[in-house]
Amino acid sequence: MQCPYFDANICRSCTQMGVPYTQQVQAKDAEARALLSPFGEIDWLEPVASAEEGFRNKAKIVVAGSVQEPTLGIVNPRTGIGSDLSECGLYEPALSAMMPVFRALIQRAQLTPYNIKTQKGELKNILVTLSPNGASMVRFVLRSKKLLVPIRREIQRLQAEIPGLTVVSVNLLREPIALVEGAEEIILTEAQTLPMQLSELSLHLRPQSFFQTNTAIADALYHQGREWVAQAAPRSLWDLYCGVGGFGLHAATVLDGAAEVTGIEVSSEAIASAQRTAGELKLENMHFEAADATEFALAAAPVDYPELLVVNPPRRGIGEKLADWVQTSGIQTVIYSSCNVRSLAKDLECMPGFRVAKARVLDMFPQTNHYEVITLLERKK
Ligand SMILES: C[S@@+](CC[C@H](N)C(=O)[O-])C[C@H]1O[C@@H](n2cnc3c(N)ncnc32)[C@H](O)[C@@H]1O
Repeated sequence: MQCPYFDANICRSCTQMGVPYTQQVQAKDAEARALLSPFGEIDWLEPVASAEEGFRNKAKIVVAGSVQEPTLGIVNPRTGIGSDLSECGLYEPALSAMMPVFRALIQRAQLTPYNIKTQKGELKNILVTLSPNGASMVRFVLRSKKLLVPIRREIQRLQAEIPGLTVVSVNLLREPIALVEGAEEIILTEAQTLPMQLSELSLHLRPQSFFQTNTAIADALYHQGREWVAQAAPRSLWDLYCGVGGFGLHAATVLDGAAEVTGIEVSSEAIASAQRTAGELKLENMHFEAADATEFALAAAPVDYPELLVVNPPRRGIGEKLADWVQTSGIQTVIYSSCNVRSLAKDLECMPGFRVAKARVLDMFPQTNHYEVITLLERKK
């Protein structure tokens, strides 16, 4: 793939830009094999490749410049000058098609871009998520409520210009800090949740809930997890760091109510999303709770420990405390899905009672050196 922003040195996020895609996948697979080789005689499954462009289901757009000439992309933290990346080739085509609509909206409704140097202006970011069925969620991150009314007035027109626009919200990030979003969310549409239509399930996604970046690869990931869960046929399962419940809900459908499934996640909005999906699917033995994963595990009574544990932590991994708990818990089977093979390897060092039986690389992030690796851990005999 070729990218004019990369070639012109405007954006260098895609560190593998220009490297042939098959070579990228091979390199990721080789790296994962090398870093996980100390942890068992691993049965490596074929890596899952992605579309090499047009795969991103979300855009985190930093708005800068002026009302007349806004930039939709990134901002230089030193100078406060924005660079427009609205034609980024990683976006799904329907996301790219929204960019002129946002530009025209900013101009028409006078949504003054925030300037990080002068700390003046209102509109900081626009966060967009797209479902495969064309539904979308658009969130405007603002410094204050000043633009709430002008944005509310524009919703009908926006929904006419963006077919499938389901959820619109305003997020308040009052502090002058380099975060993507703040804690306060005001949903402006009747719909509060975006249905993310996957091949088997439709997962609900409320604002402030994490969803994987690449929907096709997320779908493949949940299928892989579900296959291993079906083979293990546990009577109980925990999905720690469950987000909106992708692993746990797929597992529950294959276990067909025969197992108690518990999902734990720190974001209460993600938990509300997961509960809604479980309710729609009428999954009775499914329980979701907003909690810190490590605190939840350490506070549980041994009689409640699950037969199978799924963990899918952020880049930092599960950390020593939770890894030590898994090591001594007596749990026999763990599915550990990681977006950072290095923190996975570090966690595995704290779990010497386990071997990696199977593993698979899934290329969630083409054009970068990041990827997802899912592993099946079995307790050594
Ligand atoms: C890589 S995402 C995975 C989410 C989910 N498994 C999925 O497939 O979409 C990691 C999740 O961990 C959550 N998280 C971060 N720190 C946490 C903690 N200390 N305890 C529980 N969940 C946490 C994040 O909010 C995020 O939803």
